[in-house]
Amino acid sequence: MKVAKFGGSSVASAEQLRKVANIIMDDSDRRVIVVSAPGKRSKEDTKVTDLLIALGEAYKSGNDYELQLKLVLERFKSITDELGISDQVTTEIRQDVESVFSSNYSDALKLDAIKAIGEDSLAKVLSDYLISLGLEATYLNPKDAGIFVSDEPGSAQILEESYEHLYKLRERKEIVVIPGFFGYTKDGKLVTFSRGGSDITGSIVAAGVDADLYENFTDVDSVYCVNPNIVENPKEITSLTYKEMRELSYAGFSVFHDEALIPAFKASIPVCIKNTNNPHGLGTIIVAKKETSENPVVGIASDSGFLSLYVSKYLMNRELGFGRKLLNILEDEGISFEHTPSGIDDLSVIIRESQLTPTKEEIVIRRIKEELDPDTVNIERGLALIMIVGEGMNSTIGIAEKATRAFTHANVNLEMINQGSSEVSLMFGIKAEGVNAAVKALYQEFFE
Ligand SMILES: Nc1ncnc2c1ncn2[C@@H]1O[C@H](COP(=O)(O)OP(=O)(O)O)[C@@H](O)[C@H]1O
Ligand SMILES: N[C@@H](CC(=O)OP(=O)(O)O)C(=O)O
Repeated sequence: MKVAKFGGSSVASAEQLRKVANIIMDDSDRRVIVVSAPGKRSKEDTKVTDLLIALGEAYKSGNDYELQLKLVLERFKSITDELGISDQVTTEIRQDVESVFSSNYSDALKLDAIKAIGEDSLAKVLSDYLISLGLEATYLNPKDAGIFVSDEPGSAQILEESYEHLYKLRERKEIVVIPGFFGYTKDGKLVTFSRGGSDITGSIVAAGVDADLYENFTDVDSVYCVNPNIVENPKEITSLTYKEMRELSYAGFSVFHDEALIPAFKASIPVCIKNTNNPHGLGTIIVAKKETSENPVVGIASDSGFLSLYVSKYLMNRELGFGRKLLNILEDEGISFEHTPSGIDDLSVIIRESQLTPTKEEIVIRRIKEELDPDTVNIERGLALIMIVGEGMNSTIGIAEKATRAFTHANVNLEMINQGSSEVSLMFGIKAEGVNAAVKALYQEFFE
């Protein structure tokens, strides 16, 4: 049995959904299907999830949301009309929106319920379409599938018992279409995963049904060794380990959600990234162990939008509990951090810029000054992180030398270097404006 997840780009239009149906019909093992909401049809287009978020925000600010709702309804109507199936889903969307807004849920839960409408409606559309083609198919709501999650709006975590419920799906004879991106708390509240979270649903379902393979269909032939939006025609990666892919996704390979590997990894389900527009291509396979390759580096990922909170204090190394107190302040303010490179008398905390609003920044700086009495505390925004990843790196000499040579060629100053404890990755912090030049130079150094 295979679980196939189709991303936003794969379900963006009727034309794409026809390809999806062909892929499902092509292999009778593809019995459980997980779908995203319709994504972008072109670079300028807007994802349905973003339209729904705009709708939710309009409601929250007390504005009229008819325009945003109209855009969502039009997207679905154009799909159902072109596929020649009923447009009943548009009536259901209108009813869903009204029932969410008239509920007594918190704003955060209302927004999650609105966001989920994209996936939920598309799953209904796809199952109707498969039935219209003569297949036995059914839409299955995540609650009925048994996908139970923690009560953390916008960043739910799966509850372990879900896997047992999902295992029962093996008994189904028909093709089951499950909307991705959300689950339900034990007391019945709808909560979404973080953005891009349909990948997570796919992985959870694959682990739950103990699938032979989790196929993740997207709009590229494979995972490339660098982001194809930075380097033209980069080399394809044929196989990766879970560890490598997790590091690369976390560091910016947006093709697969970084949290989506854990369920598949724990259940030893191989993951294959494939292209809906070229389904017979080999794609990229992600497994626990792979044959050693000549190149110890498999990929170079990058992401911007980070800041460094720098704190220095003479004799910090001897002050018991300094790091704990600093991180406690962040925890109190609900700020998560990414890395903590340190020196003898100084410590930097790397944080996503979106985590530290100006108000929170003021509180954090004031508390650090009052509670830790540092010599210096400052914040540097506009940073990018670049991660070089490969399981073979820990036994190879000279990786850092090659990397720093590339930064020199690109004329990019290094703000920070950090070797992950697992030695599977090497991370560099630079100013965001240099990121593309640096990635191109690194690609040349390691892959050309
Ligand atoms: N290293 C990479 N390899 C392949 N694609 C990448 C990589 N880094 C970023 N991407 C981007 O990820 C996109 C696919 O992810 P996404 O847009 O989330 O797809 P989907 O719509 O299927 O969910 C690609 O179109 C590509 O622009
Ligand atoms: N539609 C949701 C979830 C998702 O996974 O989408 P996509 O498959 O388009 O990345 C989002 O945009 O976040």
